[in-house]
Amino acid sequence: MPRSTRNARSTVLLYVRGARLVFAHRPSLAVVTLVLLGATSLLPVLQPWLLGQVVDRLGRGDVDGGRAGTVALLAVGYALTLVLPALLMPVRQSLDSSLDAHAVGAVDRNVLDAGGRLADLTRLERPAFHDEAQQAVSSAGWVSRFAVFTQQAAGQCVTVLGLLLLVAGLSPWVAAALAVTVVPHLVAYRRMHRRQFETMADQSRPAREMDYCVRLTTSADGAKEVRVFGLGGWFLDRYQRLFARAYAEVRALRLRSLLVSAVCGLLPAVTLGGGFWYVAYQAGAGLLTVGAVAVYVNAVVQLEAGLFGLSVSLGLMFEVGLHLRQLFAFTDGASPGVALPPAGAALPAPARIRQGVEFADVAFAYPNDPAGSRPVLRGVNAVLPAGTVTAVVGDNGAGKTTLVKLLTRMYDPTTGQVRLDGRPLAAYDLTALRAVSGGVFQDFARFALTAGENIAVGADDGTATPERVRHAARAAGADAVVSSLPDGYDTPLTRRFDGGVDLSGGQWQKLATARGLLRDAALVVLDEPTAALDVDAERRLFDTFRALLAGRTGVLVSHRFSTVRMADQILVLENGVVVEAGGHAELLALGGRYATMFEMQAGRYR
Ligand SMILES: Nc1ncnc2c1ncn2[C@@H]1O[C@H](COP(=O)(O)OP(=O)(O)OP(=O)(O)O)[C@@H](O)[C@H]1O
Repeated sequence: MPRSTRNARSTVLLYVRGARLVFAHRPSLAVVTLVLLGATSLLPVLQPWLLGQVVDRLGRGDVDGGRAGTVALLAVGYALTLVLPALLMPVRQSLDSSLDAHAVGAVDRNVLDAGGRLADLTRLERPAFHDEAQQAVSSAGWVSRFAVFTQQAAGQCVTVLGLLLLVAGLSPWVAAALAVTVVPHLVAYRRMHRRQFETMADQSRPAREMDYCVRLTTSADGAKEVRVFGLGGWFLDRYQRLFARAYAEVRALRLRSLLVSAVCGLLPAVTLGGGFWYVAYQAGAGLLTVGAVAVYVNAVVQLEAGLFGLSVSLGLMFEVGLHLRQLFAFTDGASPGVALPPAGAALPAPARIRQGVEFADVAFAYPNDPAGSRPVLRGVNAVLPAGTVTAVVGDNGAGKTTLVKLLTRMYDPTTGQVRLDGRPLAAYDLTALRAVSGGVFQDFARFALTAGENIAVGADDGTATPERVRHAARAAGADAVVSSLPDGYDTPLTRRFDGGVDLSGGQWQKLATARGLLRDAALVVLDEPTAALDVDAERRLFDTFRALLAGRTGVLVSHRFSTVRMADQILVLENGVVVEAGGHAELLALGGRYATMFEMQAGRYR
């Protein structure tokens, strides 16, 4: 198939897919709009035709008897072509906004669904992904206008074609000349819209930075430091510099589009004027009737607006096409970065781990590391026996959280394997594996939901009954936090909405722990679960942890040796390698890295 045919085919398929996306939820609305569109777009064609009929009949003196009745009927028809658009305009506007609202919903659902399919962090932690996401979100605005732009362009096409046919009846040459004048307009608008689209893509990074400046000075994130260090002005300056640079590009684009509109708009206007001279000349020579001149004059007015409107609409449709392509590229590309087992061959996740988890010669480098493929883990070999808790300790940046990320399949190892009950982790069904994993993470989420919901979202399989939520809260020491809230479990935990309250760091951590312990997980990951807890809370959690983790396989990452001590086994990670492994007493007796770290921490309290 030739390339041009392939391109045309893919463009048609793209628009069909766009139409399916935005019309799928309200096909009836689309049909009503289409019928209305057909009726209204033919009115500007009927108008000059009816005028020509009236003028010709009056010129022939058809003013008595039945012929007068026909003239009157034609005149009423003409009047209706003026009145109907005014009557139908509000109906169309209301239908347009309905279509628009449904389209916004459809596009948002598509983006949300794509986000949900990103089952790991491989794409999410790439800076380019955030540019793509920003572009997809701004494309969503354009795509949601797809329905309105499509019907505008279709309506204008019908009107302009009808008017050209009408003019062709008077002079095919004038009609052909008018049709040709649209071409430079279309080409120029197409180029302009492409440029506009590219500018928007280029500006996604500065736009994200500008958005960050605005959010930082107006949101609660970093609010204290922004104020204490007086960073408001600093971020304002930064914003202004970014804005000035972005605006200069937009202004250049706007000036160019002004020039294009002025030049391209002249061409049809000159042709229409020349056409009038020609038609009048023909009428003077007795080759056309006065009615024909009236038809032309009326058609010219409609055509001038129609040709301009059509160029604008087709240009907009072209840009919508670019945005559709961008949006679909983003949503189609939203697939997991980790390897998935072939369909039907995935192993079911075990309800309880039988043998254990093994890290076999695991090495890992972040694919997005700006410093190059620097290995964060280098040949990690370790066994996490089933039904036991393994603690991982080490200096900042040693690779502890990275190890957890591999265990929870946020990434796949660069080389080596993580095995569960002797089988590679990658051979298991990912969703099922996630369903039997739980835990609390270092950067745990603070959902703007109620206290109860903040815990209940830990089990999305319908098992989060109020009793289980309460039980998990008690186990994590979060029950006292909840009972101090004005509406208990129904209290919204956010200052964003009325009636909401915020919690302290430690209180949030208790809630996150309750959430992490809610589901009956086979594998529990606890990444710094006590970092924000007071001594008493830590001790109580320590007491319940053993009971909570009974029968489960746990991994605990912590800098607090008081927490680490409860583990059955401790791994000491240094520069991405396990340098020591054993029980607390055993490692102390060894007198190595663990003993030094423990002594340093314990010594501070003596
Ligand atoms: N998404 C990422 N992309 C690139 N490099 C990363 C990413 N996350 C972490 N790193 C790097 O990997 C190394 C190990 O980080 P990791 O978070 O695993 O350390 P850690 O042992 O958990 O540290 P800490 O005790 O401070 O929490 C660090 O040098 C860090 O800069």
